[in-house]
Amino acid sequence: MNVRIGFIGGGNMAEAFISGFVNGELILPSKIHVSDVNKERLEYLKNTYGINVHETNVSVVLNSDIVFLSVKPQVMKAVLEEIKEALTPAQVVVSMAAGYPIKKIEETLGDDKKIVRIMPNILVKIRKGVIALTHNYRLLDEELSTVKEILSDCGEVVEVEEKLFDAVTAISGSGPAFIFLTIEALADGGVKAGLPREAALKLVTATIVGSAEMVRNGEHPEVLKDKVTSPAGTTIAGLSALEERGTRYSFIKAVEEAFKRSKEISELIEKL
Ligand SMILES: NC(=O)C1=CN([C@@H]2O[C@H](COP(=O)(O)OP(=O)(O)OC[C@H]3O[C@@H](n4cnc5c(N)ncnc54)[C@H](OP(=O)(O)O)[C@@H]3O)[C@@H](O)[C@H]2O)C=CC1
Ligand SMILES: O=C(O)[C@@H]1CCC=N1
Repeated sequence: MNVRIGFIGGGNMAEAFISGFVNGELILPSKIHVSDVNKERLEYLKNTYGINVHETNVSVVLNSDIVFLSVKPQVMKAVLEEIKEALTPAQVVVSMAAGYPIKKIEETLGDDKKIVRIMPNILVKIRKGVIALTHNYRLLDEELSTVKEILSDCGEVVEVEEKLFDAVTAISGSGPAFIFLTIEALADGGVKAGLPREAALKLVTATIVGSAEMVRNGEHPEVLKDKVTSPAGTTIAGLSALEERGTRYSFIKAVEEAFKRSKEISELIEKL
């Protein structure tokens, strides 16, 4: 695809997308541009992925058709100020900053700019991400299709109203961290029961992937759980321990707290 992609901020999420694109089917490394304040980081990205690196954010804007903003929310305002003169209304800006609303981006860049807001997750690195998307009314249908097609190379794209972004952030944005913690904890249990760490991790990971696949195929998790749980067996012993310790509520609370924090960040940004 003959589209140049830029990333402003070359941290964890930018790298995840770059890896997804470089291993994907649409974008050549020579079409990817990235800037970061850290020169060592740029060297690393250039050497690892064979992409173009730039020491200024403006230089990325001048070399891109679609500009991803992949800096932390608290850095966004300064970055938007820095690039606004270089941006043209023909370019598409894609922001992934948690809690940063489109109207705040328009406030700095002007409402003639084409703006897409996404909430991706780190799984884009292996092209299995979930990417929630919304946009302002400046995008033409074909531009929106192009953005969606490109993002689809890194995972599943779901169009979501902007008011639901805090909830999406709590579930699929932060979600991988909740699952990584769960994998680690279950593997610890395996090690405690005598398994070598590597074997425990392998067993847990395969179990989680397969379980997710069964639910994805349309079976209800509760029904599946009951099929595993024999009367007076091992599973009910483990499930009772989880219920006794409030594990189910802990997960609900984790999502609720992540949701609240995302709203707090949005409110702080509204006041800027
Ligand atoms: N990590 C995740 O799983 C997800 C993150 N997001 C969002 O993605 C965005 C990026 O997050 P993440 O990649 O984790 O953050 P990182 O801190 O890993 O990446 C941000 C990068 O931008 C660099 N940077 C800081 N200031 C500037 C600047 N003025 N110009 C250019 N680059 C700069 C940082 O350098 P330095 O570290 O030296 O400051 C860092 O390398 C955030 O807005 C976050 O909300 C959304 C979904 C998931
Ligand atoms: O922790 C965060 O704030 C970001 C947003 C979603 C995942 N990481």
